[in-house]
Amino acid sequence: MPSNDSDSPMKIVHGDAGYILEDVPHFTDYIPNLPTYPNPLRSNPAYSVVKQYFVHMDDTVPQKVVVHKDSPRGIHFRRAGPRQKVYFKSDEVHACIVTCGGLCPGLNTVIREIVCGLSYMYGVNKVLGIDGGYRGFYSKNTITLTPKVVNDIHKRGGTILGTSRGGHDTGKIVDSIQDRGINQVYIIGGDGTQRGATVIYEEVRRRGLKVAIAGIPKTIDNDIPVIDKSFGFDTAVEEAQRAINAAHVEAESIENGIGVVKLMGRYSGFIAMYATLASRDVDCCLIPESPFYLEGKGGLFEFIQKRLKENGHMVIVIAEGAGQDLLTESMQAMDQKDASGNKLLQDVGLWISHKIKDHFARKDKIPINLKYIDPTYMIRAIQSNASDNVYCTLLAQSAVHGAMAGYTGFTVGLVNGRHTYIPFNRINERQNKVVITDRMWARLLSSTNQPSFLSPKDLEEAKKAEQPPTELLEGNNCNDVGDAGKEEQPPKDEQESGNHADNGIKTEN
Ligand SMILES: Nc1ncnc2c1ncn2[C@@H]1O[C@H](COP(=O)(O)OP(=O)(O)O)[C@@H](O)[C@H]1O
Ligand SMILES: O=P(O)(O)OC[C@H]1O[C@](O)(COP(=O)(O)O)[C@@H](O)[C@@H]1O
Ligand SMILES: [Mg+2]
Repeated sequence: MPSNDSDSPMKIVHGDAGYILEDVPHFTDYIPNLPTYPNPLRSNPAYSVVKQYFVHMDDTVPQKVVVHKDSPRGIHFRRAGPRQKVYFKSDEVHACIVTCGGLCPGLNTVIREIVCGLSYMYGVNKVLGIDGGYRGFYSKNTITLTPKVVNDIHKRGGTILGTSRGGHDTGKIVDSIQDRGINQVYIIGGDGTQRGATVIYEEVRRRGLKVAIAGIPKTIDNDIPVIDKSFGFDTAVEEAQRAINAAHVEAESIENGIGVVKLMGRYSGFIAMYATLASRDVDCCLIPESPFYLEGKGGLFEFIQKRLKENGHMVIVIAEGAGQDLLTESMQAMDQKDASGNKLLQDVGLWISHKIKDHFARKDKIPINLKYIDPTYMIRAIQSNASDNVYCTLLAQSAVHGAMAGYTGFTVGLVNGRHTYIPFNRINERQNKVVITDRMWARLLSSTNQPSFLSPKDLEEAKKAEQPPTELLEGNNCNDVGDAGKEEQPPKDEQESGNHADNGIKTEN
């Protein structure tokens, strides 16, 4: 059972055969005798024809879908979607939306769909935009949001509301919510933002306010746990292909050409891993989770030399958080943080490019031609692609349904292809990382045919530090053609640890 040191204990319901529901808070947990109203969707012609449109209140979604015949049913989350009864009258709702942290493709789509969802599904017309992240609650004017105002914002990158790091003053934020009479708060942001949303929810609850706090997880890094993937990630992987392609064209057009592409990923290398797997032009992918070394036998320089001899060119993709220990060793140690407390990284792309150039400039080495491409902010600033747009729409609508139904203190998220309400504590308890002892990283290594750069000692440490399997793609739910229809026979140690992470992309079912 997850530990929980926050002020509000997690609601956990136990059922038969090891069934566990990690439930989300509801107004009725702390406000007695609240009136309810029939969901206005009942009389909405678009929905009234849909069979079983309302989600059954006992519907839950399992976190693990790969099970053995005698394994316990495990953790479940409440299924997202409209409920028969709502806890707000349409004209009573005063909603606000805030975006925090770094940019990510799809932010504007989520904003748009919250505004349109509230208006078209629930007849809510009072929606405010908070300007410039959390600090905007108390230091800036608000922006009125209507379906007309947000009509074509999904065609733009960034966020029309602005964003920021730092500036989270819980007391001032909740005062502002209370003073403005806001009763639904939609908070779009990454791990830091969701931690901020947790303390806002706790303060709102302490004050006994009927204010729904709903989180929509955002991060291009895809480092939010539990959920299948975060919005904008697909777009980022797709856009990264352009940079990788350019690096490949440059590299193969010149003798001993090397293209180096840096991609985002402060603590986790998901974008680099997926962009590499998608591209097929990448010879080597370096991520924060997998240590590597430059000199000597089995090191990066030796591999580059070998690949250049074989192919005459090569492409290296490096995630921005990779090799930070090597940088700190060779450059002056820098321990700076941004306003939110995130570690500020040194430019590993530039550093590794210099290192490679210096190495191959030595007398006995082959002359190389290296081109370094840093598309990181260009990738982050684009509009979301079609599949992310659909995903953003469903996330936004789930958040609206949840808040209208009286749920609070929740994050919406896709779990095994189903939309769910996840308690904040679960989202905040750890960061999602590529597990290098998983099958997915092994697939990458066999696709690029690069060395793992791991010493037996590194491997031992990686195994010890092993996290719960990455949710992005597990077992039977993946559209991994190679495994389709095969009965899985995990190695003995996996059978014992119950670790069946597979990391194929999940399909909506
Ligand atoms: N532990 C925390 N408690 C309260 N607010 C936090 C916490 N961590 C981060 N925040 C706030 O969340 C916002 C976004 O955090 P940041 O880490 O910059 O981005 P992201 O949410 O994308 O991870 C910032 O305004 C920051 O002050
Ligand atoms: O926006 P900044 O301050 O330049 O920070 C860049 C960082 O933001 C990210 O794009 C996303 O991080 P968050 O999701 O935490 O905002 C990281 O990949 C990158 O390291
Ligand atoms: Mg973050």
